[in-house]
Amino acid sequence: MYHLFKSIYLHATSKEEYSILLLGLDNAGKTTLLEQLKATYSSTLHPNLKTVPTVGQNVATVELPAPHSLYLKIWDVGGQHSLRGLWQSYYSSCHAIVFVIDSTDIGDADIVTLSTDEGRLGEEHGRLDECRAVLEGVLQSEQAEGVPVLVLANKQDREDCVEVVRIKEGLVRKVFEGEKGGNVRDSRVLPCSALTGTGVQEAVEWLCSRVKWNKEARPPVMR
Ligand SMILES: Nc1nc2c(ncn2[C@@H]2O[C@H](COP(=O)(O)OP(=O)(O)OP(=O)(O)O)[C@@H](O)[C@H]2O)c(=O)[nH]1
Ligand SMILES: [Mg+2]
Repeated sequence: MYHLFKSIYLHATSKEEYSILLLGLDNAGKTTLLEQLKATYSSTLHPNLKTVPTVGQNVATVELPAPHSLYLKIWDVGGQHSLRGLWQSYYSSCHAIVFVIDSTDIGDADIVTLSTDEGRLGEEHGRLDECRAVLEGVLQSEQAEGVPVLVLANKQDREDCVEVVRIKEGLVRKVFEGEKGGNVRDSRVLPCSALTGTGVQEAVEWLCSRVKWNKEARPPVMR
């Protein structure tokens, strides 16, 4: 009887916890996003927006109120080239991936034209190729198969940013639908500014709905 009551009590008082993995090139804004997320779901914290390049990882757990009533454990890992090999050790235990893109560092020309060979000649296209290759690498990882992927077009507060629709059509759609896009999976592209917080709650809403939807394939941890 004691065990029955204990399990009923635990069931009534515990909440689901889902792990979210923040990936993307160095300088994309992952740590800034983590700081913004911590502050958004805390009544006391102010975001620390003076970040330094991450060597290793940062992790934080945020508690989402009703109607979600769950925890998100958010892993922010370094995006520098030499650190990307560490990403794969996080894949098997994550419930969703957020791929953060610096919308000011993928070319200032028409990104859709840039995806054709003619469009590339003589144009300044920032780190578009690197970003595409890294995103393809994530999608091809077997351990991350089927995990929902949210692509965030970050730094939308800056005047020199490429707008989200162009990032979606010119970069993300091509990667997902290309031969290196892996299997069909749940994905979305959203605009945001990790610095100002714009779009952060919309990103969380999408993540919550998708991790719950995928919970039979990747069950949450009860906490
Ligand atoms: N204007 C603007 N700047 C941003 C935004 N997000 C991040 N930044 C700036 O971009 C720089 C890099 O941000 P980080 O959050 O440290 O980048 P990161 O992705 O964690 O980089 P690594 O740790 O090296 O992988 C910082 O100077 C941030 O202030 C944004 O939404 N808008
Ligand atoms: Mg960082």
